[in-house]
Amino acid sequence: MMNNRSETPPSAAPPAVHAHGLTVRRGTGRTPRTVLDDIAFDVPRGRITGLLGPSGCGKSTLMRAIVGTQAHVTGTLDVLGHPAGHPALRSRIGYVTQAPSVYDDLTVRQNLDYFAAVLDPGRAAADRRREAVTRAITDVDLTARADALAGNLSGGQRSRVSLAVALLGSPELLVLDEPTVGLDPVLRRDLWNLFHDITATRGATLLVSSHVMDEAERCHDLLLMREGRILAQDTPDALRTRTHATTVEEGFLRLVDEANAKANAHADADSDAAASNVTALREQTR
Ligand SMILES: Nc1ncnc2c1ncn2[C@@H]1O[C@H](COP(=O)(O)OP(=O)(O)OP(=O)(O)O)[C@@H](O)[C@H]1O
Repeated sequence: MMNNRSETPPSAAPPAVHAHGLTVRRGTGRTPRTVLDDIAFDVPRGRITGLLGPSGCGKSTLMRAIVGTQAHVTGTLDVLGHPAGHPALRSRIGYVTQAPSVYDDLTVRQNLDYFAAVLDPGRAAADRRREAVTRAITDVDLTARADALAGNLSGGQRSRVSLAVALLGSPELLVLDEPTVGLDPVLRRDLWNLFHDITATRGATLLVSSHVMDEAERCHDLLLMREGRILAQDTPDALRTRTHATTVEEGFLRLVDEANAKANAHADADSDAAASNVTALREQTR
């Protein structure tokens, strides 16, 4: 079984992210949809939390809410001790969206120089920027391709350039939206090894989304989502034990079956109650 989790005990520090009663509505017009429905969870510090669930369940929306780019968010959502979206969080969070945001006509180093200049402008910061750029390129293992045009890199290498951009400024929280999608198994493994190096060496907190359940085995903690709700928050081992499953995927499917059975039981109880209300009304009106 894939597993490169170090047995880091959970930290006693306050969570990097704390959510309670979090609801997000999306869509324009008169009937926006509830995409996240009254959810509560914590993301512990200094660990890798996997945000897993099927396509469309709300992972990207949740990540956008955490980094402060999502509208119509209600409830409590605290990030590194501030409400999500607070200006003090800007330099403390790195965010990588699903589409790599790199300029194809610039080299790897030029891409990083550009973003470093935006983050830390001015002549006086030139040495600091150079160091940060070199460190980020080393961290993502692209030193040998530093002078290659981003447009000539493979998909996995471009993803690593995006990750290097997010690492500039040494963020405490990295939010990575499906960073391994479309990558071959070797590149996926390399990227997960890199995530573990980042938590181990920088003490950063990582929140990584995926709809590939076997990636769950590589995380310290899991948030399993389905249809805008959190189905479970657990470690992979605890989830497998609790659901008597051999893999996280099997455990997830058991939880889905349980949730469906509960929803059906509620629906049956509601229709029984509605039927007896109709009978009672008929009796009264006779
Ligand atoms: N701009 C939008 N307006 C209205 N609804 C949206 C918008 N973007 C996403 N949604 C809806 O919100 C729900 C959650 O989408 P989201 O992108 O957060 O899911 P996801 O789990 O990240 O999916 P994927 O794994 O495919 O990226 C989906 O039902 C989607 O249709």
